[in-house]
Amino acid sequence: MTTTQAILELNHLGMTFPGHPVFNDLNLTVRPGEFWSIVGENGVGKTTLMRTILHQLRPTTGRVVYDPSLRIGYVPQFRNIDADYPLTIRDFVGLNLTGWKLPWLSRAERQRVAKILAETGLEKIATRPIGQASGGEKQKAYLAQALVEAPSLLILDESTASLDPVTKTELLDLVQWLNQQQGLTVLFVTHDIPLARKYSQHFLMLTPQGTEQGPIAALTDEKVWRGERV
Ligand SMILES: Nc1ncnc2c1ncn2[C@@H]1O[C@H](COP(=O)(O)OP(=O)(O)OP(=O)(O)O)[C@@H](O)[C@H]1O
Repeated sequence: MTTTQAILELNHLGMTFPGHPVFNDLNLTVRPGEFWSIVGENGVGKTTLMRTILHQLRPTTGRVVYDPSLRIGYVPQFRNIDADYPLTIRDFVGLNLTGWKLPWLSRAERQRVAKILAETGLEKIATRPIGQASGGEKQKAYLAQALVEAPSLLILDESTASLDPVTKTELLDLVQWLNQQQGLTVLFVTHDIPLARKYSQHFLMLTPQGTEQGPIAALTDEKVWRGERV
């Protein structure tokens, strides 16, 4: 780490799929407690960048450097769950703790799941089969599943895109509360610029020409318009 306070640094990061450059010389320093929005037009490379940060993809050039204590929670884009999926919401939220082997949770782990279910507003429906939950409830369960391992960095990859405005606000209010009260660091991938402005302090904008970053107030309509139509 060149900056002692950073929990994540992207140094000269580049990614090229065969015959298809996605991003190049991308540099980013993320410090504890920061809330970043990652924006840019469809196909510009936001998910590829998140997968590189998660070490699911190896960058073509450059490096992803973590603070050794970093724990990442990932909430994907909404994925439906079959109506007959056998787990309750509570079991689904606890899956990451069990290494996906049920039902052997320790007392402390059960308490942790209960706390997260309460924080995410899922307590009352914890025994409902997750396949029968609404889309918003399922997405909250994905968030709860990511939070149960007490991450220091939460990545929301268009996780609110399919939600109605009220559920979106509920979910992001909770993330903001965790950000402000517990210092949770957040990377929020979104196409929703008003939401980015409402919740984040910084933006990283990917464009086919390169990246721009700065305080969220600098993400002007003109910049968004230019970035999405170049
Ligand atoms: N494994 C892969 N192999 C080859 N090309 C890929 C692979 N994964 C992604 N791509 C391509 O890389 C580009 C960036 O995709 P990515 O999903 O990162 O974009 P995005 O900004 O997240 O888009 P959206 O906003 O539509 O979700 C796209 O052109 C995509 O087709």
